[in-house]
Amino acid sequence: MIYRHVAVIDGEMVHFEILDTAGQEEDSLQIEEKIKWGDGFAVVYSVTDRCSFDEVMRLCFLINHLHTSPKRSGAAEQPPVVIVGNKKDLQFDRMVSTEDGENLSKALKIPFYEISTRDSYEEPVAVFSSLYQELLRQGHFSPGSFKRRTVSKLMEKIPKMQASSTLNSTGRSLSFNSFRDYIPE
Ligand SMILES: Nc1nc2c(ncn2[C@@H]2O[C@H](COP(=O)(O)OP(=O)(O)OP(=O)(O)O)[C@@H](O)[C@H]2O)c(=O)[nH]1
Repeated sequence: MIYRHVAVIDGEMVHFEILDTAGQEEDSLQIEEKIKWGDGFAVVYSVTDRCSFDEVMRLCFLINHLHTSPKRSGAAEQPPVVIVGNKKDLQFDRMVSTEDGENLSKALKIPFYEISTRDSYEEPVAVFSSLYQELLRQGHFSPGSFKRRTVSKLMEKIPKMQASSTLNSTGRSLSFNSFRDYIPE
């Protein structure tokens, strides 16, 4: 599922195209195509699902592998990624502690958020704002550049992705594992 969302960040109108993924039904080729499509990544797990947390490290490594670009100085610039633990409101069903998330964040040097999409609108917004800020910092695009685009990244790349993916029984060809949301430019 792909969502379009417009937000005002620091006075600038920002158009997000967010690929929401799901399930564990996709093969690695499909996942790689989708990772290549994205510019920023929120790797989301549920604090009530240990298996989703266990997938986070693998996905972060895969993103880095497919997106890391050498800077002029020679050092590698990592793509904007955040780790997000969702459903923090479900305290009694928790299987992943906040400390587990923080430790992984420190080990991978990737920002970490714990949120509840049920209880808060602001927390998910903060996740996407931070990814956008990091994209800006890395010079992926200047503020306002989206307005000048005539064809969005979504329109450029999705037909190719759809052609190379097989619709599953629920018709969700654009979904993958606990890795969910993207912010293309
Ligand atoms: N309590 C609580 N429930 C949530 C939260 N976020 C999502 N849910 C619920 O969790 C269920 C799954 O939500 P989805 O957004 O479909 O999650 P998903 O991982 O994309 O699901 P699949 O696509 O089926 O893999 C729904 O019933 C949501 O209402 C949250 O922060 N707190």
